[in-house]
Amino acid sequence: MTRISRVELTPVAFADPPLLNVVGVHEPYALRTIVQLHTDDGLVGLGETYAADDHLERLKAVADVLPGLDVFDLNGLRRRVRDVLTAGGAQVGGMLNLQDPADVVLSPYEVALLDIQGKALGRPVVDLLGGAVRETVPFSAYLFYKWAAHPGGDADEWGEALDPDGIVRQARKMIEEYGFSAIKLKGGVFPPADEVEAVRALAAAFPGHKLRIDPNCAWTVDTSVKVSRELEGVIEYLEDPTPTIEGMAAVARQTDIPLATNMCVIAFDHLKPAVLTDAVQVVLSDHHYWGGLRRSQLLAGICDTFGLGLSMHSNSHLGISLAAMTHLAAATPNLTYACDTHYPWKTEDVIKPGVLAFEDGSVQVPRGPGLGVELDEDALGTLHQQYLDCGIRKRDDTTYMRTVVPGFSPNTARW
Ligand SMILES: O=C([O-])[C@@H](O)[C@@H](O)[C@H](O)[C@@H](O)C(=O)[O-]
Ligand SMILES: [Mg+2]
Repeated sequence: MTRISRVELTPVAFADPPLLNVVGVHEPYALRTIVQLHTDDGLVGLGETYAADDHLERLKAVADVLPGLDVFDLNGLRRRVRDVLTAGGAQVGGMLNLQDPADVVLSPYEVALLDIQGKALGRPVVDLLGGAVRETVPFSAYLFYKWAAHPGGDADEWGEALDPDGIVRQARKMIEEYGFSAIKLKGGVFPPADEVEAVRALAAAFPGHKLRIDPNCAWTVDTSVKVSRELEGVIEYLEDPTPTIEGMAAVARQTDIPLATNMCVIAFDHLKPAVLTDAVQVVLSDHHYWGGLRRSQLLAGICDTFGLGLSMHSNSHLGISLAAMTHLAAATPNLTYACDTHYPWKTEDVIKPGVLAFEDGSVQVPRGPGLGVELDEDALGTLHQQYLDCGIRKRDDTTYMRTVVPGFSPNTARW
């Protein structure tokens, strides 16, 4: 029986452009923790998760109780995680996301165990999740308002995007390079009328593309209803226009556009109130905080039962997570929206190149054993040193914004 012998947790920092959002601006580096589970017969499983200090401490606490675990005992993993942690609220994703820390800690270890299982069996993770219902997984172009450079830094390849023309220019570059056929605009940065103008400019420039906008709860209920009526027939869903399940339900009662969320339904106990009030019509899954790949499929089954659409959320991530997201989306029949990904925004990674490529906006499901990606030990060491040197120990878009715009406060429910 193959058992865990050793756990390695490596926090890393990777370069991140000055992407604007409702709570501020991305710092020069985004953080992730790379998980390596070693077995007594020489296999290594990979996982990827957040790297905020409190989360890292929880990961370490669980790492101490994993040696000896049978790599096929996923229920045993969940028991060990819950024995070590208590459920509760925690900020893990940069926005104020109150997720269950146990599910957030469970996820990278579950992904790593599935990677080992696949390597032991000679099968890709998608086969362990029920088999592929699609061989390629579509992703969406994730557009951001952004500065040309971080303060004092060199301009990046994307340049400035602070108006509709800049957003269309960014979209054109990203779609030419990746072939995306769906587009998501990250809003909550400028007054709604400006962001509606940007969405209309995207619709005019890319008439065949599916569009969505996500202001991360920057709007009131009334503004959300007004914008939804203006964008009727233009966008495929409106993501998190306003805070709370109650707020979204109030908007849903007054609009025909599907409402989507990754902010008010982010744990299993949020589903019942959301369904009872018809507050959302699309849930964005995210295995990083729904407890891993299999619990994400549990979420998919619940969404299917209650007629909720299913999409996929992204935070800034690296290739191990892209592989896991691709295997999950390939094996989940009702995950029919193009998935979010921040992947085009990064210039560094910890996996060897050549497996995860975007073609026509989609990623081919890796067919190698397990996740199908290989760790680049040198890159891991370089990005770990970058973590040590950069001094960032949790994501804080707001404080960083205040170094440029003193007195800045988040735009939540501002307009
Ligand atoms: O809410 C979302 O969909 C975002 O993906 C959010 O979780 C990110 O943290 C945010 O958009 C960002 O990357 O700036
Ligand atoms: Mg969102």
